[in-house]
Amino acid sequence: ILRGSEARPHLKPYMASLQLDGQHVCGGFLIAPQWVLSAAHCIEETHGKLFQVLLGAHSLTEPEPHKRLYQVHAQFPHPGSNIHNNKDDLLLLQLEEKAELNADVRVLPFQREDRDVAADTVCEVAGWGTTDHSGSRPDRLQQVERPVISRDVCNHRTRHDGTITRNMMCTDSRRKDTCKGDSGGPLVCGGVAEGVVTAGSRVCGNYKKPAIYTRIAPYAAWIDGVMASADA
Ligand SMILES: O=C(O)c1[nH]c2ccc(F)cc2c1NC(=O)[C@H]1C[C@@H]1c1ccccc1
Repeated sequence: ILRGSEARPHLKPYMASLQLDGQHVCGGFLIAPQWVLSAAHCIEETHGKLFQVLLGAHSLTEPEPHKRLYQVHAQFPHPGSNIHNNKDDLLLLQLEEKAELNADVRVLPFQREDRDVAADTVCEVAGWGTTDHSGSRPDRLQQVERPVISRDVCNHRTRHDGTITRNMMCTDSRRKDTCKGDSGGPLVCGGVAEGVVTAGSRVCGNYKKPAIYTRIAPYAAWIDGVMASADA
């Protein structure tokens, strides 16, 4: 998160840190007791290793009352996701057991109604991603508020030049922005997850390259299908 602020500890109890060998790789969030939603690109360099999922954390290193690292039982990247673009950039992670829910570990509802969030709506996004242009990595969760920009503006020739599909949305990236390591985290508008930070490599903090999110509503059926099938 560029030019944001430290989040109030444990006030975003749905936030997850996807880790490999104890290192934060991407964000994610709890959508059901045994399921975390993140971005498919994040598994590109795992070389077949499964993530571990840290829940209940504010600091990545300090001991905290409800902090717990969960093993992942199975990972489900969306079948349409690929390394060449941001399409269908979603990843479902089934935890090896239901997360113990408490004040610091809670599920975040996601939008199921497939309708665009109005431009200028101010949403918030949080993560343990880079906080400056030298790639500093924060120990504690950061957050920032960003206004939604319309798909037409985001698709302008000088911005993302027509690559933003109806399954994506954008927020203004002038100065304050998401950045590497924030991918997979939720864009929260009015207390509901509307989008997932895409994990394709992207310049941060440049107003000409707005932040891109995968809209969740168009994928509600896929999400429900995977959760239903994997339990059975
Ligand atoms: O965050 C992303 O957009 C992104 N997209 C990816 C694609 C492949 C992939 F193997 C990883 C990523 C990845 N995350 C990262 O590189 C994380 C490691 C870097 C990081 C930055 C700040 C704080 C902690 C860790």
